[in-house]
Amino acid sequence: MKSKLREVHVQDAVGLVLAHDLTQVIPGKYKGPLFRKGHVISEKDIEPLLDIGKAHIYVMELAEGELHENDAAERIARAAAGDHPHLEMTSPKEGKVNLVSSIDGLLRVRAEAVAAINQVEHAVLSTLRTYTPVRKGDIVAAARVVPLIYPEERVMQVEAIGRRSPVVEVLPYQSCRVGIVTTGSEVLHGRIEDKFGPVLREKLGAFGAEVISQTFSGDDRERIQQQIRSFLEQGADLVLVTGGMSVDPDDRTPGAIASMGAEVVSYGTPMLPGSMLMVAYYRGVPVLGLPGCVIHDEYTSFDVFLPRILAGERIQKADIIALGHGGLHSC
Ligand SMILES: Nc1nc2c(c(=O)[nH]1)N[C@H]1C(S)=C(S)[C@@H](COP(=O)(O)OP(=O)(O)OC[C@H]3O[C@@H](n4cnc5c(N)ncnc54)[C@H](O)[C@@H]3O)O[C@H]1N2
Ligand code: MOO
Repeated sequence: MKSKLREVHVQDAVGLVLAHDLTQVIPGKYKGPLFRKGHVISEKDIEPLLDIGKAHIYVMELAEGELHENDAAERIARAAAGDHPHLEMTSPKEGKVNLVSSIDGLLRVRAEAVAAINQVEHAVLSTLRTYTPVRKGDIVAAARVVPLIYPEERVMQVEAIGRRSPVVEVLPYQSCRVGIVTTGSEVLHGRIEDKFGPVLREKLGAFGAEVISQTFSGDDRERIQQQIRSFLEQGADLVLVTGGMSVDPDDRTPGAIASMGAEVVSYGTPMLPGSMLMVAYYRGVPVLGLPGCVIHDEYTSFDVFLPRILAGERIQKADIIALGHGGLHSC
């Protein structure tokens, strides 16, 4: 059976769907729709309808297996959010349901699942880009369907996709204590003022990470390693080693990190700026080598990975490689 138009008495119309806009005229004051096509009639609508002379109205009766756009949108949004604790659903407005973050955190979206959902005919799921840092109250995704009446079977296809893996999540930032080792003899000997410290404190502070302290090592490999180890012994959750990341003979940072036994995920990234970044792990603790560009460029490969590390993700080689496409920001 398909949906059909039916004339019903308003008192019997609660829960049914208006087939067309209903116009209200208040002479000299207002002429416009009192209710729009698609509106689901509720108990409180009966009196206003009688006031505009509508004892009977045309409603759309949903057949078995059909959903109103609002219900379809709600179910698609719920399928995308799964039982994720940090997402809230808005009530439908003009057929659209939003997913809103209830915390400051990092949005993670499975792009393949979003594509699969949008492949279901006339289903719409629109999200922010994956790994966007979001704030409490930000809309991170929106769901709707194209027609007013939608087959439930298609919503069930969307729900099956949602059950396979989380589609949209917001990851909270974990508490993180950070050690900063700043290399460079020119900084150690006071020939120039350190610029890494203030920049890193600001970048880390934005995600609630705490700096244990910053130490200055010069360009000696053993000193660099000693200072990294000292932070690890103090229980650092992340160690950042600044400068000395490129090709000069006194650029010792990559060698120091690698030769202390850390597992190097990558030295170098296909993103500019930040192509000389090193990502390594020492007994599970991330140890990053930060190139000079982090001082002066607002968005580098470090800024891509920092929120992900703080949200508890382990960076893989594939994540580094993926930076190439779209990774040319400035050089
Ligand atoms: N021939 C090549 N040259 C460069 C390459 C390359 O691959 N081949 N890479 C370039 C890229 S990319 C970057 S980024 C820069 C910087 O790399 P480094 O991390 O090795 O930076 P440094 O040489 O240590 O310093 C560069 C510059 O910044 C000053 N500096 C360093 N630390 C501090 C600090 N804590 N506070 C203030 N200023 C600092 C340092 O004195 C130098 O002037 O290399 C490109 N070149
Ligand atoms: O790391 Mo440089 O790291 O691209 O400006």
